[in-house]
Amino acid sequence: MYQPKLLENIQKALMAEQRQSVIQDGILLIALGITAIIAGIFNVYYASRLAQGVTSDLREETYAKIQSFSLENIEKFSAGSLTTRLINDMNQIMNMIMQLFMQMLRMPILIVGSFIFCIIIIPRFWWATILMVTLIFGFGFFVLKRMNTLFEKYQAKMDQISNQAQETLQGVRVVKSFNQGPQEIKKFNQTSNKLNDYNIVIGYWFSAVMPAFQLVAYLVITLVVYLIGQTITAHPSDVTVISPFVNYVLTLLWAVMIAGMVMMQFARATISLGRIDEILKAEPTVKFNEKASKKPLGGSVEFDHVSFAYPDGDKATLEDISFKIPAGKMVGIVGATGSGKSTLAQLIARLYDPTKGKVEIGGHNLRDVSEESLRKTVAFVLQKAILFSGTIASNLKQGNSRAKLHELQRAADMAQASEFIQRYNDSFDHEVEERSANFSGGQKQRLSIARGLISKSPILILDDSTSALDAESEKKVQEALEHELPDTTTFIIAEKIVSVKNADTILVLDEGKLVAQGTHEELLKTSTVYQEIYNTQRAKNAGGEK
Ligand SMILES: Nc1ncnc2c1ncn2[C@@H]1O[C@H](COP(=O)(O)OP(=O)(O)OP(=O)(O)O)[C@@H](O)[C@H]1O
Repeated sequence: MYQPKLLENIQKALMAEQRQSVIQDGILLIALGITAIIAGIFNVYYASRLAQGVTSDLREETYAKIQSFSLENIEKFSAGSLTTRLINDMNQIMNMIMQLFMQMLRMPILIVGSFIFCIIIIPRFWWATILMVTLIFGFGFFVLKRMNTLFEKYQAKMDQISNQAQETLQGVRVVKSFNQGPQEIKKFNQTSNKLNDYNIVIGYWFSAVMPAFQLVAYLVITLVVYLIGQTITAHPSDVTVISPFVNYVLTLLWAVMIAGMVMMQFARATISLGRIDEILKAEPTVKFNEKASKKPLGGSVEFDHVSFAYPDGDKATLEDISFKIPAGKMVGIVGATGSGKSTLAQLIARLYDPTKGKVEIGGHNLRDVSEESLRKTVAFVLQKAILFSGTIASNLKQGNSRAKLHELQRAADMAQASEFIQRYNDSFDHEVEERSANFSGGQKQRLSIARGLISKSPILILDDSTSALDAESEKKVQEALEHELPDTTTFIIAEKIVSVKNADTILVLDEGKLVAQGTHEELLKTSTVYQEIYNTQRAKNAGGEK
């Protein structure tokens, strides 16, 4: 800040031939320069450490919050948007914090300081300085407001593009096998072009701002130099003023431009902060009672007049369902596709809460239990087998992190997975690649069944989990469940009646209603819906055998 003023002093001292003053101010000038360099290095170092540290804490806190979300919360935000927020928005916030500590303290000092020095150096033309500052600030605020709206639109498009990319990459097999590549590219390009349009408009504004600021500053400089020229005979010492004045005007201009850019960065980051805040403020729609006991709840399951509608669904998916299952029973759930079988199972695992009625496990209303006790009680093998990158063992141990090798082996035996695991040299240490691409559908199902079994939970839900298994393996899995887990309450959701024929009781769902309950033999006599499903499947099988 003080350097141009020192230059002016040196010029004056040179003209007055004051050698001592020239040397003194010269040394001061060099010392100031060196101090600025050292301070600059420390500034960047600490600003980036601080920005990284704060962002990393915030990212971890946000991620932990997402983990506490129910399925409803996640579906509401969408997985793509949550990913963009964790990566893109966090980067914006990190940049903002860096800029805050690198520029935001310095720029106001430079702006106010240069402004004061411009007036001190040549007080006669104070109005020119004020005119320049007014024009620059006025234009700056106008641009900033416009940019803010553009950045909001840009961020929303960014979410959309990330959702699209995620969906297509996750379903890459479908995309390829249905030759959907060109359509997907077209869809992606449309969004990408829109994003590009916003970027171009933002670019136009950026490219207009700099020259406009410079034009104003140079006009003022020209005006002041012209006016000094007009009055130089009356004020001959003004010659030494021109150079520091130009310097201060340029410093002011530079500081305003940097501050403007930082403000734009702030505008972007404020939107990002808002998007992170939305996550942090969102209330998990399924809340557990963490003060309740952490012990397993027991094996009995009761639905008491349970109805359920998905948050975005217009009608109830389950209607007035009531049943009681004592501990240790094997329960089949059958019904046409879309009849609500998976939804019913999700209510047992409390992935959603019923809209009406209550679900009880071991006599405890699920709304009153702790998450730990529920997770210890219910093991859910999902319809779609999902494995995580790591090893076979690391995936199985998600069911029970303390499981020993012999327990892994036993679960793999029961799930009919041992045969293919033993074929690998590294057995349970065999790598699971990203998206478990190195396993077949049947192998993935067997491993996810094994993962469910390892937890030795009192309740096991198999949601259509044997659909990719051949009839022989499916039978063996069922026999193992029956003989080796006699105390476990097992829910088997199946398309094929043959998969649940031996169950102690079968629940028959039709369009969200529980239309019948009983053993296979009882239902064949009493339930027309069951008879229809059974006869259709038998006819299909007979047709297949011919
Ligand atoms: N996350 C969701 N949001 C909105 N509606 C959903 C959601 N999941 C399922 N549904 C709807 O709820 C109904 C029941 O679905 P559910 O998956 O429970 O049926 P299902 O009997 O298990 O079917 P399938 O045998 O085909 O797996 C369907 O009409 C489905 O469209």
